[in-house]
Amino acid sequence: EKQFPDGFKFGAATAAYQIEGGWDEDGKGLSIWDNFVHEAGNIVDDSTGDVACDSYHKYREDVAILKDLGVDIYRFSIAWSRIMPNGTPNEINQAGIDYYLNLIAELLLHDIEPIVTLYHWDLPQYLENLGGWLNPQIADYFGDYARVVFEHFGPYVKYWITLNEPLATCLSGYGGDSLAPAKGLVGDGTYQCAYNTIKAHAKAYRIYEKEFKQEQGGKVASNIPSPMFYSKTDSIEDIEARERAFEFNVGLYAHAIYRGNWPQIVIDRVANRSKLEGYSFSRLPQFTQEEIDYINGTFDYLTLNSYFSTIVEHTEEAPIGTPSIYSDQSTLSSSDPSWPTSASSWLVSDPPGIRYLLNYIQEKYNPGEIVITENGWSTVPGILNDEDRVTYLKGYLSNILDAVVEDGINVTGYTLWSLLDNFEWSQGYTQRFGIVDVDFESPNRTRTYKSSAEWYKRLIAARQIVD
Ligand SMILES: CCCCCCCCCCCCC/C=C/[C@@H](O)[C@@H](N)CO[C@@H]1O[C@H](CO)[C@@H](O)[C@H](O)[C@H]1O
Repeated sequence: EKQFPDGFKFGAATAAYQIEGGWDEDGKGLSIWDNFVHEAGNIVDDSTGDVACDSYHKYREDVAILKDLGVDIYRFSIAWSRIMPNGTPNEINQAGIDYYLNLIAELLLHDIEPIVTLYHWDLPQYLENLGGWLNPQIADYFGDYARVVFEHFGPYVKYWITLNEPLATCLSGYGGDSLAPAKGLVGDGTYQCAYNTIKAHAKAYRIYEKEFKQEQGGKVASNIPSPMFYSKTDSIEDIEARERAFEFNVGLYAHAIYRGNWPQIVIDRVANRSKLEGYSFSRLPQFTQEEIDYINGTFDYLTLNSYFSTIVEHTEEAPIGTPSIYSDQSTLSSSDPSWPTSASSWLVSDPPGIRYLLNYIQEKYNPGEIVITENGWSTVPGILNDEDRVTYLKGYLSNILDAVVEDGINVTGYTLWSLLDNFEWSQGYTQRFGIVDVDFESPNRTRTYKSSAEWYKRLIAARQIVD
């Protein structure tokens, strides 16, 4: 049987808003998610993350579970407004700092390495009032936040992720309305947000590089979510459509960091359509040469979230009308009917896709090292015997193993999404991603292993795919 290499690290992932609760405790400031969930109609089951898994109080129990599973790494995020209530450095909340110091100490005590995300979608509301990710100064605010994080936690953390899935923030939060702050600015907002998130990431990277790296020796990367994109046919049109889909969804956030500037196809198409729409400038902000040089190369590794595959085909150019990133992109996406479906409309299982994708990403960005920071499966609530999740994970991990052993891709770690059932954003508690069930009806938020947790524990112990 093929073995995962000795240095390969297994783990699990979570995010602050989805598990912590304690939304207004001990001096924490409000985030855009605290406000979004308290507005009726935004979350399908009208639930909130006010308590969530109560990990703010139960983190020791979470770490005990991680220890029992035998993981090497745990990916979690820091809630910006827990340590800086309004997002600015003029007020530091010591109780928030202590919470994360305690969590990290508990992890290290059990030989579990932290991999820490600075921003997993919970922007301090005060900064949203200033325009959030559309404010050109947000990179400076983020830089100040990053410095506080590196100062306090840097001695204990070697792997940093600046922004989780900027694609989701920009496309669904500013371009669309399914994530906070639900701005719905589909033609302009997505691009301005992308521009600012990239600059914020680069700022944090450069601060670490200049002020902390020598002493702390850690690695910093942004985060890239990507499905495997297949072209529907071998026609030139569909192959080009597949490239466009990749560049408008992945390249928009990765190209400037890994290769310099936006992808050329995005530059050309948005400029062209903007002109036809009557703009005197492109809706895609332009990087100056100085910005390109500052951003290019701001990575020490690559973190990839990947769950599914999609089939892309060319579609007729949309008539000039309301500006939209979807018309700019001009592609259609579909699924293969043979791919098993989950409790989430977008999540289908295509295990070989992850191996193709890893090869594609390696060739395109040559990042040196890749950590898969999210991959997982959703079910409806209450299923402890989650055989479909085991089948999914087995297929994906087996293909990841082949990518490492057969193709020589330097994937050094895997943090499964998710350790616990948790608050699944606008889907509330209707979709469950945990390998550990959480009883959201009980004040104790009782945790119970699902079959997948038992299976993952055996896999980690064996360091090979097990039945
Ligand atoms: C990555 C999407 C590229 C778009 C390509 C077009 C293909 C069309 C299919 C549309 C699917 C869009 C919905 C995608 C959603 C996921 O990427 C997103 N939910 C991932 O978020 C992370 O996953 C966890 C489970 O949803 C979530 O809990 C976690 O917080 C997120 O980091």
